[in-house]
Amino acid sequence: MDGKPGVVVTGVSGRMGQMLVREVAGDARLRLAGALERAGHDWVGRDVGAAMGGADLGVAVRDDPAAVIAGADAVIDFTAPDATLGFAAEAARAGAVHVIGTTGLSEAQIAELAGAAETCVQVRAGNMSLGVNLLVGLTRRVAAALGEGWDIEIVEAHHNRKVDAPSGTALMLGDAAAAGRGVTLSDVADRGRDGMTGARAPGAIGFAAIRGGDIVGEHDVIFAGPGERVVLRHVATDRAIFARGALAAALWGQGRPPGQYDMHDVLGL
Ligand SMILES: NC(=O)C1=CN([C@@H]2O[C@H](COP(=O)(O)OP(=O)(O)OC[C@H]3O[C@@H](n4cnc5c(N)ncnc54)[C@H](O)[C@@H]3O)[C@@H](O)[C@H]2O)C=CC1
Ligand SMILES: O=C(O)C1=N[C@H](C(=O)O)C[C@H](O)C1
Repeated sequence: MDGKPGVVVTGVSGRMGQMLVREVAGDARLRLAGALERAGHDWVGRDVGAAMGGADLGVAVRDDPAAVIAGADAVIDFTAPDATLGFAAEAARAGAVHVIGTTGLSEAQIAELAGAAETCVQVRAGNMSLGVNLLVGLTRRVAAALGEGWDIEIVEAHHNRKVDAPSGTALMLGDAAAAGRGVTLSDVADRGRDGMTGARAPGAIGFAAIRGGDIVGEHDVIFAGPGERVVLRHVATDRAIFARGALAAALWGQGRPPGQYDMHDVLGL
């Protein structure tokens, strides 16, 4: 229309959806081209700006992804696993950049996404912030430098509405720690302890999840060695950090060859 990439935001009434609508609408490099919510949601049919309690943005909330995504240049999607698989198929049909922030996907669902990425750019990350993506690199390096005598535990804390655990970020950090040690996370992950668990398995990477209040997102990677500990920490205090990463990914993906990418590609880390 005006040369700016047109962006569809999915799940617009959600915590991230609203943040993304605000960021896209306020970004001179992008155009808000569509707003999606699930069928039956009471925002469907309303102007998205007004539904968010602000001024009209001239974009109605709709529940027909195929039609809305058909003409889009990018789809920014922070929703739920099943919904994301559907949006992936539509983004693939449209050749639109699909930025996926949704977490909690199963291994099978992640494998399914690969098919869609044959015809479009797909950028997926459990955390789109610069700080966490830097922490991923640091975690890998520290894990590689410290031997198995150092136990690795990942502790994450989020708000009381979060539905998946461990968080996508915790799993990214776990993958990085495992890669640093030259092992596969699924072989060493310890994702829940309760009762007579026995002693910690040597080489395990443990996860613990705290849920409460309005915590935006906090992650510690603890390396516990004999007589000392190294703790790498990221604290998110504003969801805008995730939205800005997603916008950067939507722009970065324009004109790139189809395939699967992550925020390390986008940020050049
Ligand atoms: N990768 C990252 O940097 C980040 C990822 N997230 C992830 O994003 C996801 C969403 O988080 P929140 O916004 O806090 O959740 P939320 O529950 O506030 O929002 C999800 C929204 O998706 C909508 N939705 C569900 N199914 C849909 C469908 N079929 N079509 C259209 N809309 C649909 C819901 O109605 C809701 O409005 C979660 O998986 C979360 O872990 C959250 C923050 C940062
Ligand atoms: O659900 C959230 O809120 C968040 N989800 C992501 C995750 O699962 O790691 C990213 C961030 O921590 C916020």
